[in-house]
This record gives sequence, structure tokens and C-alpha cells, in this order.
Amino acid sequence: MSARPSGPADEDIDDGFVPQRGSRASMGRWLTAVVLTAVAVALLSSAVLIETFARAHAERRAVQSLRQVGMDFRDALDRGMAQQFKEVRVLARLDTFRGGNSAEMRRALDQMQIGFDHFAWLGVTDTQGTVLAAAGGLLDGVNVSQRPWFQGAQRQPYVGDVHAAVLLERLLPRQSDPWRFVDFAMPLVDNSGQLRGVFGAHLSWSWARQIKSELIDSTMASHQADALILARDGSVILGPANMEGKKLPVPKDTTAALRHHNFDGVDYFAVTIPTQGYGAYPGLGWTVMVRQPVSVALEDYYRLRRQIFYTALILLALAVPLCWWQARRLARPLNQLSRAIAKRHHLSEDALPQVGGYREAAVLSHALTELARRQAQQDASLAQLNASLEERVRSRTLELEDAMQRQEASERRLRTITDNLPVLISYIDAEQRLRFLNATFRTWLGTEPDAALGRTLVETIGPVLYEQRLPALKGALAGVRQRFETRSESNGVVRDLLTEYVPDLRADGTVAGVYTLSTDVTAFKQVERELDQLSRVDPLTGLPNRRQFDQRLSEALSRARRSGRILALMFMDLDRFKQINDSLGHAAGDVVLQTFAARVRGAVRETDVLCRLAGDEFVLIVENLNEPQEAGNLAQKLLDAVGAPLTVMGAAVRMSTSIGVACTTADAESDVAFLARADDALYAAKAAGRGRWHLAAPPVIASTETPWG
Ligand SMILES: Nc1nc2c(ncn2[C@@H]2O[C@H](COP(=O)(O)OP(=O)(O)OP(=O)(O)O)[C@@H](O)[C@H]2O)c(=O)[nH]1
Repeated sequence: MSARPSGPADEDIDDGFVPQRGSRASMGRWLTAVVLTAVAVALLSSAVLIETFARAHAERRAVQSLRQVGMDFRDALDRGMAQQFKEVRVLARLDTFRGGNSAEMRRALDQMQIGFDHFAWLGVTDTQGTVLAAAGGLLDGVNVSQRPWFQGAQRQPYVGDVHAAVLLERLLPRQSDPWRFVDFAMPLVDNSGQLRGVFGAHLSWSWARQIKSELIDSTMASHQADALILARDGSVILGPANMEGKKLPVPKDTTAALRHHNFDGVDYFAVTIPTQGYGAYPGLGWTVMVRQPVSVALEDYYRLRRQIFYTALILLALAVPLCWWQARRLARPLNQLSRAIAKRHHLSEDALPQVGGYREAAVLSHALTELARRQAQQDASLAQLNASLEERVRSRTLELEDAMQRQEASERRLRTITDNLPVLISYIDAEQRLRFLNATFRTWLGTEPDAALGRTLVETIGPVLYEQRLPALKGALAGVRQRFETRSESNGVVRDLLTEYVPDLRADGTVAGVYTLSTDVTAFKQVERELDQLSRVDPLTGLPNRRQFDQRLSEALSRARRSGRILALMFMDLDRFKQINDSLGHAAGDVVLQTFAARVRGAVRETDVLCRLAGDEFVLIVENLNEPQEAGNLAQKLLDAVGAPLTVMGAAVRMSTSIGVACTTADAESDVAFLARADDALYAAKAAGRGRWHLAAPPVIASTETPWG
């Protein structure tokens, strides 16, 4: 029992490849339907073709037959009329009718009527239209001058169209049809060509009916064909009683084969043939119409059509089982295959049956078997691949989850570290927008870091602080690490900050942004300032030491150069201080030094600067003197102040000092030279016996300017 593989291919076959039985028509039904449709179409096409041909044939035959009858009738009519016309002309030439008396003419006319029984009336008139003689005495003495035939025959033979009897209706014996005539009339002229009267003959129209009866009715009655004669205006002058006198449309083109016309609800085929006249008879423009009911003319065709229909129906009925049987036979191998496939859940399960039948089915069966075998192989490898893929996905997912957890932990650690450092850490991208801020931002600026994220640096810290940092920021964005100190106030607190801008370099060397680390060094700075202060003060006396003295002297010299006032420098050294140390001890010596400093400070102005250079050496800077003598006066004042009695540790101490005084206003002398001159003056005072002051000689000036004193 093989495990059923799963996967996309499986779904395709289960849900889409094999439809449920009955959801679609089988191939056998399709084949049956197609073949039956083809048979039906073929039968229908054949039937339509045969039917079309048969109808055309039937119509053609009807035309030929009707046309032949019509032409015969037309010829008989023309020739008959020509014969009557000729007879009247011959009769009119008899001498009896030219100058004979009425009785002779009457006799002749009576005999003629016996021989020419179609003529209902024969008569002769004088030139005024009065009937001189007539067969049977009809209309004798009656004036017919208004009759068309009399007027028409004044100069030439006359033939008048069919008309109803006018004068003779009451004189002639009654018959079933009303009397109608065709008038013939000939002028009677004597030898001199003078008109002597008119010979008239009224041909009974029953003559034409007789011709028709002989020619048409006998032969066409069985075909229900009928013949009509239409006058020039289309009125029926010969035809069925109910049609005579009525008008029918006369076609101009009378050669056209077949026409339809409907009369009293019956549809007719009709052929029209115009009369032509014959010999001397010119014709009266009649048209012969021969017609036959369509149902009669097409009777054979209708019979054939019924036969075709029933034959096609029988053939179709026979074709149904035949097609069904043949279609089933053709579809059987494919049905076997499809049933075998439909039973299976998967194409690759079980072997497919080898079906027989025709070659294509065998090929298909073989191909499907081969396909199933390959499908099984592919399914197996797919299942294997799927399993290994799932395993890889599972392990990869675990790795990713682990990596994400580690990443989150790392970020948490980093966030905890950065948030708890007394350092403001941020990340600024290349567009100078803040992308990271640690919690110090909240502490220092009183603003939540999240509120500042995405904003630009200038929006966050304001234009003043931004301008301070802009050069360094530009440098860092150019890829150079920056370090600078600033002193700024934020949130009401002034801080000294040591800031580092570290460029965030991409692999290609471009700068993605800048990491900033600002350390609060306010405390360090304070200590530094205090140390600096300490390094500049003498701890024993509290006076500025040598280091501060150098700066103060330099500043004083600068001021003296600007003001032009005299600057005095007094270099003091206690006299025989070593003896005090040696005799009273170093501590007593310290007290003496402190006392000296206090006495000097008490004797000079607040603005004068007293410094202790070293040991028992002190220097006093005195500014804004008007003349060097003032310096001498002050030196003397200092000697007096220092020399006051002093007791240290119970012992009376005699304290005195020597003072070297140097004055200067010139800008040519350096501070070192200035101090050296004072030192030289001190040496002179010491050499002169101590306890005195000595004014140093003026500096040697290279220029022509005259210094003081
Ligand atoms: N007590 C005390 N003594 C100091 C201090 N600094 C230097 N001395 C001493 O001061 C003495 C200075 O002596 P000098 O100036 O060379 O000599 P002097 O005895 O004063 O003699 P003259 O200057 O020539 O009058 C030395 O003995 C030093 O040891 C100090 O801070 N305290």
C-alpha cells in the first residue's frame, strides 16, 4: 500500500483533471450528437437543393407549357381576325354594294350571313350614315353616323375593338352572354374614287370564345389552365364570366417568363403574350394571358417535396441508432481509459489498462501509462523535495526566530545601556533628520525622543544651537570624525558638552548619517577651572603666583602701551630672611612671609597687584602713574609699612625688605626685560645696604623717542 503523495500536482488531478461523472457529456454522446448533426445538415442541404431544383424545374415546365398554349391561342386569334378582316374587305368590293338598290344589297347580305355566321350584323350605309340595307333587315333606315365604325371607315378600312351591343341588343335573339362585337367597316368608293357609302360588319365576339374553347379548354381543362384576352387598357375582354370587363395589369415586358397573379384568393402562374396582327389586319393591341393555379402547376413538385421530407425523416431515424452504435464503438477505448483514470485518486497510482480498438486509442493508452509512470517518479521526488524544503523552512524559521530574539535582546541591551548613560546619543541621517535618540534627550531637553524622531536637527534644537554645531555636522557628513566642546543652556540648565560626531560610512564610502555622542563634562570643567585657579595662586600667602604674575604683567604692559601711562614694577626681597628661618624655624618664617604680604597689600591700592614669585621674592605691579617719582614714593611707603615691629612666636622679629623699582611706558621693552631691570634695581638696593629702594635706569631704546626720566 503506497502512501498517497500530496502536493500541487495532486490537487490538480483530484479537483480539476477528473470531473465528476455526469458533470460533462461523454465523448460517445458528443460523437453521436456531432455525427447526427452532420447527417441532419447533409440531409437538409440535399433536401433544400433538390427542392430548389425541383421547384425551378416545375416552374420552368409550367412556363413552357403555358407559353406554348398562349402562343397558339395568340396565333389563332391573329389569324382568325385577319381572316375576318380579309373576308369583309372582299365582300365590300362586290359591285352590288356600289350603286345597287337596297333589295339587291339585302339579298346579298342575307346570303353572306348564312355563309359567315360569325357576323351578327352585315349592312351598308349611305354617305350620311343611314343604313341602306342590312342582313335580316336589322337597323334598316337607322342612322349610324355616330357609330365609331362608320366614322372610322370614311377613308380607310376600320377595325374596332370589342364593345357591347348598342343598337342591336334589342333586335338580336337573346343569349346567355350579352352581345359583343368586333366592328369591321370598309369605305365604298366608286370608280372615280368617290365615297358612296360604308360597308359594316359586326363580328360576334362569341367567335373568339369558340376559338378559345376549341384551342384551350379542350386541352387545358385537365390542367385547370385558362386563357384570357386583355384589351389594350388591361380590361378582360375574354375570360371567365366573373372577370370580363375587369382590369388586370398588363406587363410591358411580355417576354418575361412567369408571373403571379391572384384572383379571388387563388394564386396563379400566368404567361402573357401580346397579339401582333396578321397580314393587312393591324391588330388591336390585345394581350393573351394563359394562367394556371400555382397549386396545380406545382402539384408534382409538392408531391416530390413530401417524398423528400419523409425520406429524410426516415434516413434520420435510421441514422440515430447507427450513429449511436458507431460512436459508442469509437469512444469505448477512451471510455475505458477515462473510467480507469476517474477511479484513481492520483494519476500515478495503479497501472492503466491497455485498451484495444483503433491505433490512436492504443497510442493514447501507451502514452498515458508512460505519463503515469513519469508522474509517479516526479511525485516521489517532489514529495522528497517537499519534505526537505519543509525541514529547511522549519530550521530556517527557528534560526530566524532565534536571530530575531537575539536581535531584540541586543537592541534592548543597547537601548538600556544608551538610555542609562549620561550621554546624549543620537543618529542623524544624511538629510539631517533625527532617526534615533536615547532617553538622555528627554532628561536634558524635556522632550520625548519619539516626538523628535523624523524631525530635522534645526527644528529640534533651534537655530542658535544648530549654528554652533553646523560646521562639525558638515564635516561629519563629509566623512570626517568631529570632536568639539560647547557650552549651552537647555531646559534651564547650563551644560558643558563634549560632543563627538562619528560618520556612518557605507561600504562604498558614502556617508549614510552621523552618530552623535554628547557627554556632559560640566563637572570636569568646574574642577579644571578650580585647578587652574589653584595653579595660579600661592597657597601660603594667597597671592597670585609666578604663573599668574606673567599673565598679569603682560596684560598691564598692554594696557600701559594703549594708555601711555607709566607702569611701575617693584621687585621686593626680604632682607636676611634665611636667618629668621634658621633662628626661629620654618613655620615662623612662613608667618613672616604671610605678614609681609599682608602689610604690603595693606599699603597699596586695591588695583595694584602683589604677586609672590618664589621664596621671599615678591613683585608689585603698579599702573597708571604720572611720573617715576610716584613709584619711589610708594616704595618708600612700603619700606615703612614692612618695617613696623613684629613678634613671631614670642620673639621680636625685625622685618625689612629691599625694593628694585623699574618704570616703563614704552612698547619697545618686553616683560622679561622689564622684570630684569627691576631685578637689577633690587640687586643694587641689596648691594647698597638693604632696607632701601633703588630706581632702575630707564630702558635702552633704539629709537629717537625720549623715555621718561
Ligand atoms: N620659612 C620659609 N622659608 C623660606 C621659604 N621659601 C624660602 N625660604 C627660605 O628663605 C631663605 C632665603 O634666603 P635668601 O634670600 O637667599 O637670603 P637672605 O637670608 O634673605 O639674605 P639676603 O636676601 O641677602 O638679605 C632661604 O633660607 C630659604 O630656605 C618659605 O616658604 N618659608
